[in-house]
Amino acid sequence: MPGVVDEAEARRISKAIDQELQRERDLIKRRQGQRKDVKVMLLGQAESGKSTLQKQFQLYYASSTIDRERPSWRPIVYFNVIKAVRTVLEELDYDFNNDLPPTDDDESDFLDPEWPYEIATLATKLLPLTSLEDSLASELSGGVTVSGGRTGVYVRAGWQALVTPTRSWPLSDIRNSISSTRTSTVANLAARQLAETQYEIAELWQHPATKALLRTRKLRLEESAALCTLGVTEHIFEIDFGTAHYNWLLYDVGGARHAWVPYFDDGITPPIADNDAVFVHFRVVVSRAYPWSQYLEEDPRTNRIDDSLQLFTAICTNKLLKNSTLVLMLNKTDILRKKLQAGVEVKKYITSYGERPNRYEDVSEYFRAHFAQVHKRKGQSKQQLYTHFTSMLDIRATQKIIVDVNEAIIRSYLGNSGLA
Ligand SMILES: Nc1nc2c(ncn2[C@@H]2O[C@H](COP(=O)(O)OP(=O)(O)OP(=O)(O)O)[C@@H](O)[C@H]2O)c(=O)[nH]1
Ligand SMILES: [Mg+2]
Repeated sequence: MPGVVDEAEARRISKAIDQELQRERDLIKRRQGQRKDVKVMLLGQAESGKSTLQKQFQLYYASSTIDRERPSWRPIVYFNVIKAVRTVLEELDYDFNNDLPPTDDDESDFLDPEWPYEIATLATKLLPLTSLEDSLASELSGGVTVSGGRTGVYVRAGWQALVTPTRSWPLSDIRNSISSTRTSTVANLAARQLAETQYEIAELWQHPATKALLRTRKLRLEESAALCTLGVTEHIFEIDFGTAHYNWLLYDVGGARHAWVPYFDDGITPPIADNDAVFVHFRVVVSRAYPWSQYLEEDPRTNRIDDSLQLFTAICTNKLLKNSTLVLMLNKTDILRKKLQAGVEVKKYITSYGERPNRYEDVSEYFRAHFAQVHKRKGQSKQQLYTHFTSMLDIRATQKIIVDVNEAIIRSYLGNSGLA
């Protein structure tokens, strides 16, 4: 009869659908079951390159996700340019007001009496741009105020959603109070101001006073560009080594180290299990403490190696990390090389460096030996240590290290868990 449901047929179809669904569920379960979780934490000094390494991971293992994120980085680039412009103007103003000679080089630069006037004129023209720095920073930070004033932008988990309102980003701690419309308004304003002041920015950059400033301080602007991670962000990659499949859970921990050293008790830092790996990042740059303006009198006590070794000791002795693989990344070697080439003398900052040659090979060996000694003395018996000197700007070299290190982590993982 037409219109009458053949009950037997309906039951058969329904059963077939159920079976199909069950098959899919089983398949997913089996796949998940085959993938073992490996947790990898990125710890270390603030500004040492942890998030940059995370990006390199992403680029290597999941490059399509990078493309999706690309537009969200635009405001960060704006911010860094604006901050650099403001920093140069502020430093020049400080020098002019304190009647400092622009150079201590052999080169016979002299303070041109026109310079303060020229720079002040540029500063006025650039004011609509530089005045956007704080609001842009605040928007990018999701309203988090940065302690100690303008140190940089904090990247919270989910910040991309703040600057790209049309896309939802899969993280929950985004401050809903921030209006995304206003965010994009500030970013758009910054884009427009950058376009309008491009010639003034170029003029400032090429001005002999700026050149003298950068040369005298033997410093590089990118060292002052700060973009700190706040809290912990989690990134998951599926990594296959031969027939073994892993979920690689990468945790990028913000530089606020007292949050995780020594107890990991902040409730947000992921628990570390045996065999998990920890990348420990340091910058091997020798320099005086921030901010630039305080560089004028040299203070050998503020070098960062003591600080770094203390931090490394805390990690080596941490009970929770007793069975972890430690990967020590001594990063920013490109800056170290440039500084040495520019004639910066290590012994001025690290008294115990003594009369060793001021060459990259000797300096890096000096650092390596100090860290190795800490690990030898304080490291726990099952804690493996791999040490790498890195420049994260060298993508190919960094990715080779990532692959090598990951294989080593997997080997120790298999070894320790008796699965080899
Ligand atoms: N020249 C140079 N710059 C680097 C290198 N690695 C990272 N950077 C830059 O240094 C800055 C800080 O790097 P991040 O990766 O944000 O540092 P972080 O360790 O995540 O910092 P926090 O989130 O504050 O803990 C960024 O501007 C990077 O582009 C490197 O090897 N060489
Ligand atoms: Mg970071």
